[in-house]
Amino acid sequence: MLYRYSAAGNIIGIAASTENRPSPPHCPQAVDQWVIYHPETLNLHIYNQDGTMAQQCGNGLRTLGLHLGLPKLTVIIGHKQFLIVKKHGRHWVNLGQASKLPETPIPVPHHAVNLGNQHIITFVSDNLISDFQTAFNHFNISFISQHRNQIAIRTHERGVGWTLSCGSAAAAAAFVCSRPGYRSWEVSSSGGILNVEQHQGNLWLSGPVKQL
Ligand SMILES: N[C@@H](CCC[C@H](N)C(=O)O)C(=O)O
Repeated sequence: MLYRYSAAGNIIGIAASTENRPSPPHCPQAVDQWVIYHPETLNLHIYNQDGTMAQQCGNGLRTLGLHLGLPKLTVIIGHKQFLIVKKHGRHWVNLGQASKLPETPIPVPHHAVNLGNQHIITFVSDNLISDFQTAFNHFNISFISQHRNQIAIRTHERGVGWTLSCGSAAAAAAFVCSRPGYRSWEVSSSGGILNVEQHQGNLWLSGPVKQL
């Protein structure tokens, strides 16, 4: 069985498979990411729309929490474990600690961030997307503006293109905007608002999800 969800506009397909290396399912309706989970081990494989594998997917992980209907679960992608917990009616995923990556040769100011997958966060206008073309295959690229703990974001996702919402990008943007005293952020994209909280250095993500 295939299931489709909108996680603040990020279209997530979910399927179970007991194969060691499952392929993305054939589905007539488009998805941004497939999350394929092993029902016993909760090992996950995540595929982008273009068939490339992703090292993680914040919106996909919290969607899986809702799909399985469990109050608390730990899932595995590669060698990394992710805790997903239900709190106040919503699933939150612990995306772990972000770290800065070395500067890239991109000719405009930006921050490169590792959060399991790789992000570029920049405060320049998204009109400058062509300056980031060399990074399309490796990075999710987010154009942000910030006021206090509110961040507006537009993300060009690796393996997808412009997206309505990207959970790991929201968390990477919060990491870049991190200041003493700010522990929670509202990150708005055209698909909706995601919430990011920082606890003991770990970035937690939540937001709306509905089944399609
Ligand atoms: N939409 C996702 C990110 C999916 C993976 C990304 N495109 C990549 O290849 O790194 C999210 O919600 O985090």
